[in-house]
Amino acid sequence: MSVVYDKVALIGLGLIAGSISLAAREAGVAGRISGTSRSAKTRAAARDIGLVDEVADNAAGAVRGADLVILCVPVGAMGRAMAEIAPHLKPGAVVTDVGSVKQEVIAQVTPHLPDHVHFIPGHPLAGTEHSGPLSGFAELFQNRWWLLTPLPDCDPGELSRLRRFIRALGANIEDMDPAHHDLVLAVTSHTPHLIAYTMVGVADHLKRVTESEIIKYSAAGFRDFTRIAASDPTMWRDVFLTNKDAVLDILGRFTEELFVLQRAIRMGDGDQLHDYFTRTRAIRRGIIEAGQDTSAPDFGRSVKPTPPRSE
Ligand SMILES: NC(=O)c1ccc[n+]([C@@H]2O[C@H](COP(=O)([O-])OP(=O)(O)OC[C@H]3O[C@@H](n4cnc5c(N)ncnc54)[C@H](O)[C@@H]3O)[C@@H](O)[C@H]2O)c1
Ligand SMILES: O=C(O)C(=O)C[C@]1(C(=O)O)C=C[C@@H](O)C=C1
Repeated sequence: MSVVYDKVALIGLGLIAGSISLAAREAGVAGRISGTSRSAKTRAAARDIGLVDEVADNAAGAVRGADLVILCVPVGAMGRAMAEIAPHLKPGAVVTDVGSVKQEVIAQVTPHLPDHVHFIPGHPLAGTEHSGPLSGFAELFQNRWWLLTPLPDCDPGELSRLRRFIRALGANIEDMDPAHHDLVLAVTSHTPHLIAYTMVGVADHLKRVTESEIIKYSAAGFRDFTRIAASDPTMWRDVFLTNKDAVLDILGRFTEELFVLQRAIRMGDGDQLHDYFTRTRAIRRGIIEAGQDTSAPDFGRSVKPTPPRSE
């Protein structure tokens, strides 16, 4: 593949930035990749493993002369990151982001955008419970969705160039309205994470009664919850604080369904439970038939040791 951007700058050097760098390098779509992170320890770790071509000590140094800048920090830090890089951006540069929530990122970033810069918000639907510069891997985006939520005044030429870059990382691209994105992700990602956090929290409370049995006898279902509940606390705090309305809406619907099932169990209504589980099984089968399941066998995780948190 030929170079799409001569210089790409990554702001934040964690799981997503690291995976973008490794995938872009493999695909040969970036002439040069620079990056920076606010913590010296993260920058040193990224330097040690050669995660990018150049680790800059600050955002200004990283974005100097960059044609594409990708904001890879937690959602709540996007506005500050944009304000920091704004005065140093090359005229005509494209800025995108990978934040898990879109309306709030757009609200935070756009006030700081210089007139001569294109902003195209985005979100790769790919990740793991790991974080930090040692957790990235080049295959992360293979056959995964990467949603773009272009703004009304988006330059079509810059949009198709960004698409070319993202496709080269292995992802499939779809455009979406930002509000719709936030609602869809509240159902498919944010609320499920909250449920996993809660379930593991319940087990944690119970362990005073059961001592270590919960860990010792943890069955596959609970282990899956613990993987999700091991996800980065800063990232997920920001997701819930910034996609509040959609998550509260879905959580309300979830609670109603839970009461329905609770009642069916109390009343011994086996038919209702059986019908319900039959419908949910069909959803899982639909996902597999659509070729969307990359979780089995433990895609990308079995080959990676659990990396330490960098900060
Ligand atoms: N992890 C996932 O599964 C996943 C998937 C898709 C999108 N995302 C989104 O990608 C972004 C990055 O996530 P990640 O998983 O790579 O996280 P990460 O924790 O691995 O990396 C985050 C990086 O941002 C830096 N950082 C943290 N707090 C900061 C702050 N307040 N100001 C400036 N820099 C800060 C860290 O030093 C680190 O370099 C987030 O917006 C997240 O919502 C994550
Ligand atoms: O596989 C995981 O560990 C993830 O949680 C990844 C996941 C998801 O919910 O699917 C998490 C957050 C994102 O914004 C995108 C992807």
